[in-house]
Amino acid sequence: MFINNLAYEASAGSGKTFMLVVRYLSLLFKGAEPSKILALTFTNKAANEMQERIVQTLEELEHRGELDEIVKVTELSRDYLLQNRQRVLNEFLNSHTKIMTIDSFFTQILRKFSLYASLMPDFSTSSSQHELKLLSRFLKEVSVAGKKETLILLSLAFNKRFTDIFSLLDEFYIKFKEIKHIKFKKQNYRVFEEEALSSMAELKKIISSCKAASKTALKSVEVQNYEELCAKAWIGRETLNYNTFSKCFTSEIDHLLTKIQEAIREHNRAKEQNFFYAIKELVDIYTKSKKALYMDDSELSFSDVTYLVYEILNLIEDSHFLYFRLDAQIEHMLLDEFQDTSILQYEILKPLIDEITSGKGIFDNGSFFFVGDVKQSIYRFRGGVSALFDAVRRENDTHVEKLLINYRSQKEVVAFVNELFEKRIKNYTPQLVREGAKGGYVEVVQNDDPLEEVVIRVQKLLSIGANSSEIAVLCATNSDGQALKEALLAKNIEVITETTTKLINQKSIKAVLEYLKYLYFDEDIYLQNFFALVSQKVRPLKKVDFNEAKLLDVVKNIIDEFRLFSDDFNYVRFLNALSKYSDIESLLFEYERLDLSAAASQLSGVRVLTVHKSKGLEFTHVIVMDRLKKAPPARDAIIYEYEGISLKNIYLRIKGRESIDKNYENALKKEKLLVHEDSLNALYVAFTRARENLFIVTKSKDSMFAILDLKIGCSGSLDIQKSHIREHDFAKLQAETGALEYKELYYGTQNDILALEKAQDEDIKSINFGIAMHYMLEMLGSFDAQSISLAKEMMLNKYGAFLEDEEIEDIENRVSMLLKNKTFLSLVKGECYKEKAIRYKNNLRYIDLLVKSNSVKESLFERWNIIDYKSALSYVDEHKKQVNYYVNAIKEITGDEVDGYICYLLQGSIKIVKI
Ligand SMILES: Nc1ncnc2c1ncn2[C@@H]1O[C@H](COP(=O)(O)OP(=O)(O)OP(=O)(O)O)[C@@H](O)[C@H]1O
Repeated sequence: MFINNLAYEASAGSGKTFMLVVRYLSLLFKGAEPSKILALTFTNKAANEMQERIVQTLEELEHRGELDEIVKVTELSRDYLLQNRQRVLNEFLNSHTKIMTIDSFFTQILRKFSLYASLMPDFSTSSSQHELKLLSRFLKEVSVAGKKETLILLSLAFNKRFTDIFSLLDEFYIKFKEIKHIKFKKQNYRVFEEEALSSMAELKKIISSCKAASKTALKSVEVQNYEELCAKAWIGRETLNYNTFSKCFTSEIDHLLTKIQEAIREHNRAKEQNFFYAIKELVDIYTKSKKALYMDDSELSFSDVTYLVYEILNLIEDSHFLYFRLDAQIEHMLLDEFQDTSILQYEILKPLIDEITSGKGIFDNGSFFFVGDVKQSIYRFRGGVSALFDAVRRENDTHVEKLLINYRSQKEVVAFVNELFEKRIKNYTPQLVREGAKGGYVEVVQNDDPLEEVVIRVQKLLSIGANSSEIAVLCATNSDGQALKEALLAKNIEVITETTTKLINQKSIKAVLEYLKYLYFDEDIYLQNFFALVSQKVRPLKKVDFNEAKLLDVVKNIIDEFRLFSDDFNYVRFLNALSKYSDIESLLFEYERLDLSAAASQLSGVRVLTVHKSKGLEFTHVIVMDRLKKAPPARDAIIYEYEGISLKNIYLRIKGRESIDKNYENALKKEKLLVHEDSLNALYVAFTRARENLFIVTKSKDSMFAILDLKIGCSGSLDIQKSHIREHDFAKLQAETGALEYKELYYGTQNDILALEKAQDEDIKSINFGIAMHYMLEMLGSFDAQSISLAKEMMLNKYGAFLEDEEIEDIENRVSMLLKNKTFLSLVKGECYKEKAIRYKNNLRYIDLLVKSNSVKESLFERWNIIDYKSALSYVDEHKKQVNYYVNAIKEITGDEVDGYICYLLQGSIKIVKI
């Protein structure tokens, strides 16, 4: 049965991602358009894999476990599904799908509404120099604002390096919304220092004049300054009536102790207030520098994007309006790894989720689905708060289902994980073993040289027939991974790491890039490289004029001409990514920044990755390696105290503060628990990646596994099935079913609704033309000639790649003519709303231009003009009907007088028709 509002809260390997794919495919089979399904993941890798999993599942549907599940969810027959899968696959491959990371989704929103943030829509979101530029900008701004002193004092007073302060500023910037309600006051903390020292002096007097005072007692009250006082071992005691002072004890002594403690507590609080006050002042400057950077250089980080989207949402009086304009197309939302969503991200998504789950209006058939596992929440440090899962479920009244069977791992692995974590993780439900998974092997081995041990284990696995690509070694840090890589390479074992998995480092993609370099730079070396990479004989290549040809077409021609495609999914990724680059220069000079990873099926070698990066992945053999160096102590300067999902308070970490400040002590306890939970969760993630065999290499001291109390030993038998072919041996399948065909994706999004209206009848070219013209009209700052050039530029940024030069010129002419048309200018006098979304009789429609006319001031009623732009005189009757519909809608909504006009922007003239 299909449940509209559903979540799966389930353990690792129980099939959450599987169910996400089942859900996606069920939607497709039930007739949902791919472009109306928004599937959000956390990493590009996950988004790409999901895309590929959907294709693979459809290709192999009759052999896949997903088929039975889709039958259950859709209540459609197996036969129906199998008969329709090719159609569904074709539709999917030729649609503008919305499977992406949450960051990309927000970036899309921001591009669309960039003007609200005074940004150009073509901003970029990654640059290797970003941090450095920001730092220098910030220092300049600090100096201009006269806050250099603050920065230096902060650094000195709190013994923090400047880089620490810089990252604190970023932390505050990201959490600005959560922190907003906490107020800070500048305070003089010296008075408390004096109070504490004066009570101390009295205490010293009493002890010094006590004849029975021991040497220790006298030494214990020896204090030169405030810092020494705070460092005294007795400072946190409830009473001084203990060994050291007992012989001299009077109630006055404890009275003084209380006074000293109070003074120190207040001193800490005042110091904390000052610290946060200064930080907040600097955060304002930091925010300003960030803004300056993205205005001047159009460069943003993902946290800037999230921040701005949130700001824009609050700026626009009708945030629903924003979502509608953006996503009239989104009817179904699917979220992966929900436990890692940050509160701010959720706040942004919430209006959309609300619309979908309310089942009202256009979302009659909408659905909401999310999966997650709170035990795998390891991004708390980034603002992920695992309690959000529960809160969202409650807020949206989502039906939650559990998945109890582990489909990933063999019995030994499941049993080991159950036993280890059942006692340690709250509400842990032991997983059941899937039918037939009777084998598996788990070994915990101790060696104080983990590198050596891991290399031995890898060699052993290879020697008994394991395929190197099925082995993964999970490490604590990137630098441990680097060390291991070198150790494995030294033994001639091929290794795959983050860098080797980058899309642009794949041989097939490198080849295309070399070809393009040859075309652009005209150097022979690139020609040689190209042929070497595609293993073909060198021959002359045709030249291309990039003023004439579009980048995407050139690349597609290369792939076609040299028959490069076959089954290489990397090309699909690369072609998709190309849409980001407006021309050959921007590609050749910026591709290094392309942060996409290669398709997993195209890589070979032992995988070395961090535990954090292993989330969501699975490998046949997993070796988890202990950290090579001792873990640095958790010394975050700030302690964030949450209650559920709301930030209750923040504290400055001060040594020993917990002994005299109850609130701080509680916050610290909570924090320690969370840190412990994070470490446990990370290990849970690591151990649950293994399908067949799991090895844990632990040190005897300073081990990251210490919290688990692991027993050295093994269980099960190490048995490698030599021909371990993955269920989806893609290459083989491609050979059987024919190569996957890549078709150009349709990139227009802004006005897809326009396209949909007549998609069947009009050819794609005129749709593109119409969409681009509408976009330019929408981007006009005001209806005068000065606005034309900026609007044109924005239109070119977005649609330039799809338009011929004559079409661009034609659009510009038509818009210029319109802005000279007297009738039009008289109609737009008043308050103008462009691309106004209206919901009427359960339909969502966009009005190109809605004008609240200012010509009838004295009347009781307002007067509205509706203007609908068209680029051709075809379908006149339908256009009239459409505008009539708008007129009735606005009349009914406002109760005012409404006139409707169709504005035909034709090639040589403007024609305005009143309805
Ligand atoms: N119902 C099922 N029938 C057959 N195979 C399944 C089923 N559910 C999951 N699997 C397989 O089990 C493995 C683990 O599933 P999946 O990756 O979806 O788990 P998960 O819950 O998302 O795990 P994690 O939380 O670790 O990301 C995959 O190889 C998947 O294909």
